[in-house]
Amino acid sequence: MNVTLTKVHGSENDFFILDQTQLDRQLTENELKQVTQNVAKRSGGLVGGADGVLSVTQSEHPGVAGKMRVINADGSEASMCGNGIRTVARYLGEKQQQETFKIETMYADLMVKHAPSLAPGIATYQAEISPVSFAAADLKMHVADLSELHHKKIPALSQQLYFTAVAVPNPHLIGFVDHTTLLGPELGRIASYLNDGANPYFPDGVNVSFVEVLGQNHIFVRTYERGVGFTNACGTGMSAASLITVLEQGADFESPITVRNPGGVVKTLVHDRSAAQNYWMELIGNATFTGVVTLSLADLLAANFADVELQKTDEQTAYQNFVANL
Ligand SMILES: N[C@@H](CCC[C@H](N)C(=O)O)C(=O)O
Repeated sequence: MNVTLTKVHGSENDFFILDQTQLDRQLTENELKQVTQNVAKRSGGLVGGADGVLSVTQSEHPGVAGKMRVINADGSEASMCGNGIRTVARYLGEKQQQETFKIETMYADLMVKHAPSLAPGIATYQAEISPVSFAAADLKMHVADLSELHHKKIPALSQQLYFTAVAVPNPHLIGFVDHTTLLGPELGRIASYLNDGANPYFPDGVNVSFVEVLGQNHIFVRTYERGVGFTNACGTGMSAASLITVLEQGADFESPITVRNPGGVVKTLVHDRSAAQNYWMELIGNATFTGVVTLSLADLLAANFADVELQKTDEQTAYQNFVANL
């Protein structure tokens, strides 16, 4: 039987959507991990690789359009993906002809909707990012017995930088930096120590973002992702960074924040559900479909990609024009 994968991106954070409802049987856990590692490879992977696979299956939850699982390029599973969920929202919305609906993720059914276009020809979707927690247990964080980490140095990581850790619900470590540090080697050094081998602070790894404040409600975020490495953008990272920018840098609740990233730009909204600091965010950005690839399930499982081509849409040209005009 044949499988069609949709190549997508949000701010150039790129994925294959694997709709498992088209298969006679769901992939086993091992197959899903192996397929992701194979297709995602930047060299020798499927049509240039990707940052991961977004597996779509039916949801058992009443009234929920589908279930998304996020598999990082290294085969590890993440609880959420902010750029990915916008593309899955588009995929399910167009398939089921719905504009506003929920998608099941590991820890929550999240509200998504088709949003006004950021620019002509840019399909734009908006996604709820929640639940938010600062608890060390939710972050799987072990830093000097702290129950939360807010604007503190971790001397083993850096003598200069201050970090805040937040789960949204995947774990993020956020540091505010100047422009030189944003682009310099520190992010790679710190994040690869925390992700590419054993470390005592975040044994399960953590997404690390450096944030430069560009103005009121305007930031730039660069992220090194757990399970991937540097990506062009990380949606949950930009949402986490927006929350911390509100809490520590004086950006505004309930007012759009412009978040630039190496792959483009998104908008975020930071909400405070109550006075009980029950925060949640919305992430608004492109959901670009660059093409589809069709191959047999046997070839997908055997990583036989030699004759496979991407059937391109014209959306990437519109996206590149959009970014060129930012
Ligand atoms: N790129 C994603 C996040 C993907 C998961 C992350 N690497 C993790 O392991 O938590 C996003 O857009 O949020």
